Amino acid sequence: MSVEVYYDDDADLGLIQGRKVAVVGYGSQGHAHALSLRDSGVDVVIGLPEGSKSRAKAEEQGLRVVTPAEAAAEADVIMILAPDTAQRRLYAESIAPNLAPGKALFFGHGFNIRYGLIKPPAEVDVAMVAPKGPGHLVRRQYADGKGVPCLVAVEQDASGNALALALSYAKGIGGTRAGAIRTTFTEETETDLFGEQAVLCGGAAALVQTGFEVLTEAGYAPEVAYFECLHELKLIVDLMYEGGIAKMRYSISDTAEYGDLSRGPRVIDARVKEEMRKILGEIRSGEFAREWVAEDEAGRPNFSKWQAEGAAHPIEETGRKLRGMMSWVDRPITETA
Ligand SMILES: NC(=O)C1=CN([C@@H]2O[C@H](COP(=O)(O)OP(=O)(O)OC[C@H]3O[C@@H](n4cnc5c(N)ncnc54)[C@H](OP(=O)(O)O)[C@@H]3O)[C@@H](O)[C@H]2O)C=CC1
Ligand SMILES: CC[C@](O)(C(C)=O)C(=O)O
Ligand SMILES: [Mg+2]
Ligand SMILES: [Mg+2]
Repeated sequence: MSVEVYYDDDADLGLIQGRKVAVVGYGSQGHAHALSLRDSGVDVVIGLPEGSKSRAKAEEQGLRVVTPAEAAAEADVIMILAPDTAQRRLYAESIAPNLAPGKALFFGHGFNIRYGLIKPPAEVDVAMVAPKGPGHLVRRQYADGKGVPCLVAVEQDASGNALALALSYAKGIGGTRAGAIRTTFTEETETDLFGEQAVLCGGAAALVQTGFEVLTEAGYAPEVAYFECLHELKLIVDLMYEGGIAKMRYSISDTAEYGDLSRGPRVIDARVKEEMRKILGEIRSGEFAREWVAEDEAGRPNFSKWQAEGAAHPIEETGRKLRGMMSWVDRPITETA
């Protein structure tokens, strides 16, 4: 493998234990970082605006909560885990006035730095620790003595020690137990956006919904269609996760494997690949970022409409009924927040 991967032995937890860390935002990633850093012996303060819904949760979980500006003022390391669209204003109003030489500004995703929405002063370290998984899984893995692999990147190394500090932070949230891979803000941002749009979220959700629609529109029972197009996807993805596509193909029947090999490329064909290339182009040119920032500033009209349409899709109602019959679906990964 050509990438640099760092493990627990490559990281000095003492570095982050010697700093005060402000975790700004207490959602999916924020709660996971803050609780795991605290459990790793790090002095953590949470930054949340007055009136934030997340304040009560952080306080219930034993954390001290102040405003983002107060947190940034008292901390040496400021990890920004607010929504990407909120970060530019948050930075300008609350973080930038409280930065000073020797401080470090950390991110869980490179969006705002990659697209120039935040431009930190040269005297601070700018680094990223980006777990490659949802925050609730990051926390659960840490609590189970394991970790979710993460990406680490340094955009600005004012202290000369930014990578060591980022690795120390990654160790504090369990990331170096699994492995921390060195990357850049650009690579993390562009690949993360592409993955979530074309494959993991956008691609997978559209594939599942479309398969469900084709079966139900042809008269098959929604319950049966749900099992075939959504429920069993986890079982198939678990096999891929354990041993790649090869292990999945080893485990399924010959009939399924022949169908996979002969029909899969007809579903995901050259047109789909060309569309994926276009999506990547929009990410690299900044077109997607400009569109998303403008959508957010306009009050998210399309986002809200598409969200509502997704929630009203018949597959959701069928799924709610069927999951009630599945006693083993009893530990949702969102239970840590
Ligand atoms: N979700 C994930 O698993 C992953 C996320 N990331 C990145 O992590 C970052 C955080 O994302 P995610 O955890 O999903 O975010 P969430 O939407 O889950 O949580 C955002 C948190 O920030 C708070 N918040 C909202 N506005 C502000 C503000 N102006 N100032 C301070 N806090 C604010 C919210 O409080 P309130 O309750 O009041 O809304 C909430 O606590 C993003 O950069 C994202 O790209 C990276 C990898 C995976
Ligand atoms: C796949 C979605 C993600 O990129 C993630 C959990 O890694 C996100 O931004 O939430
Ligand atoms: Mg991601
Ligand atoms: Mg993402």
